[in-house]
Amino acid sequence: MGIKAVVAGASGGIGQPLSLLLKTSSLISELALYDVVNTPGVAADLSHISSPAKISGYLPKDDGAKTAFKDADIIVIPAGIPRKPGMTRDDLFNINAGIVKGLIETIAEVAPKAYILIISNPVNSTVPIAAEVLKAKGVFDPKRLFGVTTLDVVRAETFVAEIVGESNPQSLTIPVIGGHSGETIVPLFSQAKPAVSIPEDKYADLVKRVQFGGDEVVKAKDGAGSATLSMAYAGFRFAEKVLRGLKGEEGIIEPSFVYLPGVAGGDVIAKETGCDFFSVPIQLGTSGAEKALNPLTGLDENEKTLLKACVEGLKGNITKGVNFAHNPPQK
Ligand SMILES: NC(=O)C1=CN([C@@H]2O[C@H](COP(=O)(O)OP(=O)(O)OC[C@H]3O[C@@H](n4cnc5c(N)ncnc54)[C@H](O)[C@@H]3O)[C@@H](O)[C@H]2O)C=CC1
Ligand SMILES: O=C([O-])CC(=O)C(=O)O
Repeated sequence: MGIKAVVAGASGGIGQPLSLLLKTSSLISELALYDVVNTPGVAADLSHISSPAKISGYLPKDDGAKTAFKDADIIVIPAGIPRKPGMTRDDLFNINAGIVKGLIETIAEVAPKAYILIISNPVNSTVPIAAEVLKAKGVFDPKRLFGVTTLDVVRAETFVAEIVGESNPQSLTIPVIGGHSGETIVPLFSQAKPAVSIPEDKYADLVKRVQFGGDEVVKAKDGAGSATLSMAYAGFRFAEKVLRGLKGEEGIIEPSFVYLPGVAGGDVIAKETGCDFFSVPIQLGTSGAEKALNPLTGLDENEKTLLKACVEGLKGNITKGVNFAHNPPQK
C-alpha cells in the first residue's frame, strides 16, 4: 500500500526541514506540500532528491488545500505563527486557532480517514479544536488524532543524558506527560528506561529546562521565531512511528496528546486527571493510537506535585479550545 503524506504549513521554519525528512522516508510514496505561500518552490527543490516519494506543492488558489489533502493517509500540521520573546504559547491562540480549524474542516471533507498530527501551538488547545470540528462533521476517530509532544521527550532525553553522562541520548526512554506548555509538561524521570539517577540538587533545574526548553530557543533566536529544526526532527520521528505502526510493526510506543476517552485504556487516566485530552505513552499500531499506557501509577512525590500544577493549567487550555470550536468569534 502506498502512503500519501501531507505537510500543511510546508513553507515555514518547521515545514521545510520536516518536508525534507519526510521526502527521504522510504515509508512514503507521495508527499503533498500545502501552504499559503512558496510551496511551488519548496516542492521543486525537494523534487530533485532521488528518493521514491512523488512530490507536489499547492497554494490556496484553485482549491489547492482540497487537492493537497485529498485521500491523504497522514497529515502533519505545523501551520501557524510562532512565538517571539515575551509571548506564551497561549498568546498564539487568537491566530492559530482559526488556522487549525480551517485546515481540519477541509481535511474532514476530503480526507476523513487521515491520521492527523498537530504541531501548531498552543497544542493544548488546537488539538481539542480539531477534535470538536471532526466530531461536528461526524468523522472523529480519536485513534487518528495526535498532538505532537515529541519535542518534550527529545529534550528530556538530551538533557538527562547530559546530566548522567550518557553518550547516546537516544538510548534513553523518558516518558513526558500532560500538555505542551510550561508547567503542563511533566517529565517522569522515575520511569526512565534504563533507570537514571538524577542528583537531588539538579532535579528542579532539569524539570524547568524540559518544561521551558521552548523559551530557551525563542530567547536565543531573539525575535526570529521558535524551535524549528529540533521540531522537524521530533515531528518526523513521531510521523515515522505512526507509519511503522500502521505497517504492522509491534511494540512502538511514544507519548502523544490524545483524546483519552476514545483510546483503549484512556478512560481511567481521564478520570484520574480530570482531563479528556492528555499526553501519555501511546502504543501505536495498525489502527493508530491502539492503547494509552497509564503512567500515573508509581509517580514519586515530586511528580505528583508536578502533575497537580499540570492539570490546573491544562483544563483551562482544553476548555478554551472546545469553546472556540463551538463559538468561533464572528469575523
Ligand atoms: N508542538 C511543538 O512541539 C512545537 C510547535 N511549534 C509551533 O509550530 C507552528 C509553526 O512554527 P514555525 O514553522 O516556526 O512558523 P513559521 O511562521 O516559520 O511557519 C508557519 C507556516 O505556516 C504557514 N501558514 C499560515 N497560515 C496557513 C494556512 N492557513 N494554511 C497553511 N499554511 C499556513 C505560513 O505561511 C508559514 O509558512 C507555530 O505555531 C509554533 O508555535 C513550534 C515548535 C514546537
Ligand atoms: O516554544 C515554542 O513556542 C515552540 C514550542 O512549542 C517548543 O519549542 O516547544
